[in-house]
Formats: sequence, C-alpha cells, structure tokens
Amino acid sequence: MENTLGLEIIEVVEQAAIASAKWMGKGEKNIADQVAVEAMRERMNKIYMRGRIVIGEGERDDAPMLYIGEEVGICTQPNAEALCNPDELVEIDIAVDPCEGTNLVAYGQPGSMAVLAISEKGGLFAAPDFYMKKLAAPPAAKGKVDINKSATENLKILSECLERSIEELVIVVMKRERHNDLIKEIREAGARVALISDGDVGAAISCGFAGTNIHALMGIGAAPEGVISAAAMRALGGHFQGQLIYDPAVVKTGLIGESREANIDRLKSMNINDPDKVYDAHELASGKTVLFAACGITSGNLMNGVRFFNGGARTQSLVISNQSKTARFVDTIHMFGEPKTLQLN
Ligand SMILES: O=C(COP(=O)(O)O)[C@@H](O)[C@H](O)[C@H](O)[C@H](O)COP(=O)(O)O
Ligand SMILES: [Mn+2]
Ligand SMILES: [Mn+2]
Repeated sequence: MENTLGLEIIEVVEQAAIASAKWMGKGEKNIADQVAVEAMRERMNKIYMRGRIVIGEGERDDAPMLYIGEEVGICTQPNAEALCNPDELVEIDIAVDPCEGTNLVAYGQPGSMAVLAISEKGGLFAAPDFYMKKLAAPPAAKGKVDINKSATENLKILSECLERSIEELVIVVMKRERHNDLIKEIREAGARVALISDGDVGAAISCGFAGTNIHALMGIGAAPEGVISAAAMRALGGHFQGQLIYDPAVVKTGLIGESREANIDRLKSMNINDPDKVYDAHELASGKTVLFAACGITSGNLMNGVRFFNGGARTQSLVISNQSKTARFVDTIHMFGEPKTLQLN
C-alpha cells in the first residue's frame, strides 16, 4: 500500500494547499475550505486505490464532497478489477481535513495546512463530530504523561522526561473560554502558554519534533482533528491521548448537540458505549499501516506555506509513515503552464 500511495498523497495535500492558499487573506473562510476540498477530491480520484472517507466534511446530506462514506480512487469504479492490481484493490480508510485552520487562511495567519491520514480498512477511529480533550507530548514523555492527571502533575512529568525545568516548557492551548482554568493552572505551575486561535493538528504534531519550542498540547479541540493528530503521533512515536467531550456545558461554545443525555444516546447509536473512554494514539489510529501527509497553506512551525511566483508555486509538505519509520519533508516547485523562471527563494 505504502510505496505508491506515499508519493501520491503528497500531491493530494499539495493541490489542496495551493487551491486554498489562493484565498489566503481574503476573509472568505468557506471558499478557502471549499476549493481545498474540491482540489483534494479531484487529485484523490486519480489515484489507483480503493479508498473510503471515514473522517471528512460531514454526512452526505450536508457535504457534497468528501463526505463520510464517500468512495475515492480509481479502484472504486465498477470495473476496478480490470483497471487495478490486487494491491490497489485493498480497501483503505482515509481521514481528511483539506483546510485545517480555515480562519487562519482567511485572515492570513500562520499554521494552516491541508492534511490527511490513511490506514487499511478499520484502521482509523471514525470519530463523531464531537469535541475531544487532547494531550500531545514528545516521544520522550510517551506513556508517562497522562490525560487523567492534572496539568500540574503532567508538567512535572514532562519536565523530568525532557530534562528541562518547568519554566522552560511551552504548552499550546487553544484560546477558548473553556480553557481559562487550564491556562491559569499551567501558568501557576510555572510553564509558559502559547495560545492559538485555531489549528490544533499542527500544534499536536509539533510536539513530536524537538526544536519547535512546543512541548505539549493540552485542552479541548475537535474530535476528527484528534484522530488525524493521533495518526501522525502514532507514526512519529509521540504521545497522544484523546477523550470525547459530549457535555455542552464543558465546551461552552460551538455546536455539540442539544444536551449531554442526547449526546450520550448519539454515541451509543454509533457503538460508543463508554463515552468517557480515554483513547491513545494506537486506538485512534490502530491500523498496521498508518500514513500521514500535510502541506502548509500558510507558514507554521513545521512547514512553509505556499509561495507563489510568476508561473508557479513552491510548497512544503510532511509525510510520516509508521512502516518505513520516516518523517519526510518534501519541497516541491509546481509549474503552472510554461513559467519563464523557476523561483528557488
Ligand atoms: O481550529 C480548528 C478548526 O478547524 P477547521 O474548521 O478545519 O478550520 C481545529 O484545529 C480545532 O480542533 C477545532 O475544530 C476547534 O477547536 C473546534 O472549534 P471551536 O468550537 O471553535 O473550538
Ligand atoms: Mn480542522
Ligand atoms: Mn477544515
């Protein structure tokens, strides 16, 4: 699965990022999102694979494209056996977020990316459209920090694992009212807080690399993004835990259904009978093969954003594989038509 797909999915995220980047700074988050979805879908459908979207843009009725359950790839066609070899006919599950950080793109802010994760069928947790409490940390702290512990305790553990004082730690938290107490606790414990407005996938993955100056992600974001982050962290060997949040009173903002009770019933209807279960990266991305790909739309900690020049664009992507144990940064120049120059910088 991996050999051919690893290369193809780079182009999938690149095309989505380029399309979205054309809308950077225009204040049009829905268009920046929509063009990324269209570009991602178009490129995916050129791949010899038999893919199914398990995390996408929502249910079929609401989302015209890349909806949950949508089949993508050449080998989903009725005559697939004539077109595809046995490897390509293996069913694979795909989680996508074509524009992660739509607000960041619309307002020209750093940290947006086109992103996806792939595994064999059943290898990615089909997260409901709920919130998720998340804890991401570097590989050195894997299995040592714990989402059930307080932020203060986790900071002590992180400090030991990373051989740094608590004061040297930087913890990313989304700037939301629901995090006011968490932010206070982290600061009182002595660590530093980097607040982000959006884009917790990039923040989670940044914990996987030393040199990003991000040592943990704490707090509540969206569950689908949690699964995509978990796929990357599983392949990187970093720490990731997630716990679904189904109580509207906890998140304080956002659409999360009518009531706690109604949400528990909804989870049960999805065969999630223990709504408080804590999932680790291996449960959220349980497949034997896990591939992750992202391409920067606007520049962030991990990747440069799309840079256009006369006749082309340059992109930077990241592909992580648990099989080849690689985190590969890919730098690509895209030629639109016949450019007069190929701009390096
Ligand atoms: O910032 C985010 C927005 O993602 P997108 O809609 O694809 O641009 C995500 O990274 C967050 O995980 C998440 O969606 C968010 O925390 C939930 O929204 P909010 O209610 O504003 O906190
Ligand atoms: Mn997102
Ligand atoms: Mn998105």
